Amino acid sequence: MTNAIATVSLSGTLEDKLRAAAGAGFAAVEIFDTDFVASALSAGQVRSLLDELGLVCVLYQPLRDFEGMPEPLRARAFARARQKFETMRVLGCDKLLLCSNCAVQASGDRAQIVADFRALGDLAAEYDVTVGYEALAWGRHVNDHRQVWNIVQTVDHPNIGILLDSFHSLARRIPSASIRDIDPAKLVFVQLADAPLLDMDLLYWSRHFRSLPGQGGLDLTGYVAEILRLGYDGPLSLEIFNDRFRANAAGMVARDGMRSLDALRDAAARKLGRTPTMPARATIERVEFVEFAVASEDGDELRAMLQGAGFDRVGRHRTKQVELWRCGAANFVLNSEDHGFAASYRTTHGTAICAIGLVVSDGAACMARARALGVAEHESDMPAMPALRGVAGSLVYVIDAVAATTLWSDEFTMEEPTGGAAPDVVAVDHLAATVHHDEYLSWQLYWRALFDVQVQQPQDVIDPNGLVQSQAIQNAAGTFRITLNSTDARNALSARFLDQSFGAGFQHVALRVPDVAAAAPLLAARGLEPLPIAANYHDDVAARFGLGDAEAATLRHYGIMVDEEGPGRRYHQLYSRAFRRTFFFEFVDRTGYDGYGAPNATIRLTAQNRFRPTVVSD
Ligand SMILES: O=C(O)c1ccc(O)c(O)c1
Ligand SMILES: [Mg+2]
Repeated sequence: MTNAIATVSLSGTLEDKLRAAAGAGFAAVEIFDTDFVASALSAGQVRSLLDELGLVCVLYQPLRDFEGMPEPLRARAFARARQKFETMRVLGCDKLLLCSNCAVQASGDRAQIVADFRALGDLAAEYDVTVGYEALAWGRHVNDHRQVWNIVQTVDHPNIGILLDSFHSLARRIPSASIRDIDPAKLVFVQLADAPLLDMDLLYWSRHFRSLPGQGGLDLTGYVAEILRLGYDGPLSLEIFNDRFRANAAGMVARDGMRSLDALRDAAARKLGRTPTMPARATIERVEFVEFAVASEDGDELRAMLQGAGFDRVGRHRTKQVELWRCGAANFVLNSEDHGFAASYRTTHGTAICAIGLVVSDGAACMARARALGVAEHESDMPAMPALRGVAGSLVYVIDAVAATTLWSDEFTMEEPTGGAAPDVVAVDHLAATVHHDEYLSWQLYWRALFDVQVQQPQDVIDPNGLVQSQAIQNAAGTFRITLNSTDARNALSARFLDQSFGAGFQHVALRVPDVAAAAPLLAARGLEPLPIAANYHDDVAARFGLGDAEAATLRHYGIMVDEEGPGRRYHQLYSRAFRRTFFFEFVDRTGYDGYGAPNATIRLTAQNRFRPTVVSD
């Protein structure tokens, strides 16, 4: 049972692709025909490189527009097949992918298709090659793996079998249970790709939006479970046509590819009731703390902002330059140490959120799963709290539910809060991270592979200066929520955040209160600087949601935004101004509401945009 990856999934030259695959631990690759044809390396040189890298080419792909062709195209198709077999002999590859014909000249005549495959099988036998027939979802006459299976049975040739590709099957919503009809001895190869659930032309969807398993919305677990149930023990191979991956570092995609396959095998084994290959995805109970790396010159300003946001200092670390600030259930750790992780994070990013602490139900199991998935561990100097590398080099501290009970009293000298009345923060509602466009899918995989979380439908958010994509990830209980945001619009606020803080990271922390309208006057009394929201917005929502006069006046007065998912299912949001244009806070309440106020995001971004410094452009 090997993991494999197709060269088309990775950026660069054929050589770059092979090196990236080997570097990520793959021992098997598919070579994509165009990658080879365009390469300056001869088949012999590619073979030497494969050997040097410890790789085997387990599939050559694809041979196109073959079956059902009229002469003289039929003769040429056979000549092409023979030429590919010659190449494969040198590459040491014994499986060829043939995808269903898309050509206008192709005949759907079944007798001719069967005859062509029998003749191709005889030719393949001369080269000891097995041909896997794949139904492209947009094939002219054959576009469903059930049709392919039917043809393969009729052809009944030892060198002709079926090749399954999850994208083609799942994009057409073909039930995965249909895989049970396939004879595993005839299942030549399996290609896997996920994709976001988009309603678009199949070819365009496939060529641009495929993603790694665990980055999209297709049921790969169900698909692979059916394949493994058959007894298939050949490679599971990633064939990902994706615009971002074509531009991304090949090493990152290859490493993520390995992670996605390992996580998928584990999920499929669990679905089949077989022995899992690693501990289960970790259950996150809550965000226990958010840690800020604080530059000494920023300390007073940050403390004043926290005071305004309802926080009080409640502890000082016994030995370190670290303070604990608290508002209800939310803990903020202010780290001003000169050495250690926070200090080095601060050197790169300035005053910023450098870590989060998550309480998980089983800390040791979570760390073991991270290890199995190749997630880097950070050498923590706190044995009770190991850490994983997280978004953009920030850390995720993994706190076992048992250790969490004495976390603060062990390390901190506690003191009484002195700041007066504060809102009743019941939880860190969510964290919003801004990530580089290149890494957007990578961070989705990270959260989904490690933790027991689900995704919501991706959102497009309109910033006044460009489109921002946003993906919410949350646990079933709603006690852990994070949004990942990315853009390739250079002037959008999130792009400017990346510049401003020299890299991706958490940009805002949302704090949940029972009632934002009740929290607002307390925050005002403490001096919170709210983000001013346009009067036009409040005119609109008063009408849209049928707000009473008093309610509308309160929202308007405090700059509170509102959204509704259905009658009585409300969400309120109150934003602070940003600290040095890098991070900000939000107070929210939820009544039967599961989203993140997406319709308000444009209003908020436009409001924040009013505060951006004037840039003199040439
Ligand atoms: O988009 C294509 O042409 C194409 C080619 C080969 C495949 O295996 C595939 O799934 C798609
Ligand atoms: Mg394919």
